[in-house]
Amino acid sequence: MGSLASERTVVGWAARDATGHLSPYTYTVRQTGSEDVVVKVLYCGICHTDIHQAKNHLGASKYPMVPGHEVVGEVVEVGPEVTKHSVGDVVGVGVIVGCCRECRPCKANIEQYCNKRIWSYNDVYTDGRPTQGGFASTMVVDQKFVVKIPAGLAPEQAAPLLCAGVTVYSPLKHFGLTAPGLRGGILGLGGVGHMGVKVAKAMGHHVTVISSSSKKRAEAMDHLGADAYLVSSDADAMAAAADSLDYIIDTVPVHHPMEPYLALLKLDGKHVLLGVIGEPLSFVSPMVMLGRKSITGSFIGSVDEAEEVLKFCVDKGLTSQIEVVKMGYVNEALERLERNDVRYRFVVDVAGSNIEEAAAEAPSN
Ligand SMILES: NC(=O)C1=CN([C@@H]2O[C@H](COP(=O)(O)OP(=O)(O)OC[C@H]3O[C@@H](n4cnc5c(N)ncnc54)[C@H](OP(=O)(O)O)[C@@H]3O)[C@@H](O)[C@H]2O)C=CC1
Ligand SMILES: O=C/C=C/c1ccc(O)c(O)c1
Ligand SMILES: [Zn+2]
Ligand SMILES: [Zn+2]
Repeated sequence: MGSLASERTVVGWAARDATGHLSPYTYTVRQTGSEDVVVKVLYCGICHTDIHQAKNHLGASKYPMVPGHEVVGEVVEVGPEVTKHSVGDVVGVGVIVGCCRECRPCKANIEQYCNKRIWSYNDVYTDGRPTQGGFASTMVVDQKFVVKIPAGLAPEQAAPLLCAGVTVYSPLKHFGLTAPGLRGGILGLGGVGHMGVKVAKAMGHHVTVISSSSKKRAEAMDHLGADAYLVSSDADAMAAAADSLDYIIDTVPVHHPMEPYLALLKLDGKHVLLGVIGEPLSFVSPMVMLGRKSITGSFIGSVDEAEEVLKFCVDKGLTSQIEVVKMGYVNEALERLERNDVRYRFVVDVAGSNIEEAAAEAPSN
């Protein structure tokens, strides 16, 4: 361990099949390349995408799979050409760990849209090895995809910003939805949605949460600072809110009708799809024509935007609302996330879970 010449043994928690159940898994990662940063994982958030991937909702999952893409860790080694980071830095890693660097998105520093992007897990790295994510003792990551966690943010608080936070920040910026006074809707108040409320409020927007139940009403209004709360099955309240929103950030992770939400948008309103849904969504064309509305989507954010959202949160005093758990609780946490029972993001205390020692004592896999 620790030598530039030797392979590095890592313990992670992997899904072995589409049950999505995670258990300890020992594997090796590449030698530290010249531009690689070796990250000792401290914390890793649990995103709903981890469920989609671990349970093969998209039909492309490969096992064993160590999920986790909201990673905060400490730099323990750097390759000789690394200039961005030093040993001891607290850093973050998100969804993407590689790109071609030559295509239009790469040249425009929106490398998340590179068609040759390499995902932080359930993908294959340039050396032919499977990529494995942050529910693990260590990750080796090219410096380009490693961001510094600014002073003033606790590492466990920073973890959800690396996916949930940047995923809402990026479309608000890209679609010109940052001006104070805009009226925004956040559809689905989970990990991504709660960051949507916080970021949009910090931009000075009037924020309406649109939820499947009234269970989160008090928390949304009193703790997250939402201005209004709609239950999507309340037809009268939905009708009263028609034609009132400049945008909707849609984080629902399952198939849902579009028309009740399109009706909430004003002229030129934008419906931004963020949820990963493998079935066709539908609407009739007048729903968008008679109001020049747009239905669009957005995928995480760039490395630059990840750095920006981290700074934005420090500057605005924003934190994520998290429940910190140990790795031994990860399967319960995944089940609770799937049944919509978390306020609002689980973060696994990886370093505090002694996963290497626990795996050494367990029967080998
Ligand atoms: N585009 C991108 O780059 C990214 C996409 N994602 C995707 O966004 C989606 C949301 O992720 P995340 O916020 O982590 O997920 P969460 O599970 O934390 O939140 C989803 C929310 O959607 C609402 N919801 C409505 N119906 C359901 C249902 N049947 N099951 C579960 N939730 C439901 C719930 O809010 P309520 O109780 O208010 O109804 C729930 O809290 C996922 O599909 C994820 O893969 C995530 C990150 C980045
Ligand atoms: O959570 C981050 C990843 C989101 C994501 C978006 C689209 C897609 O096809 C995925 O597999 C994941
Ligand atoms: Zn995510
Ligand atoms: Zn590219």
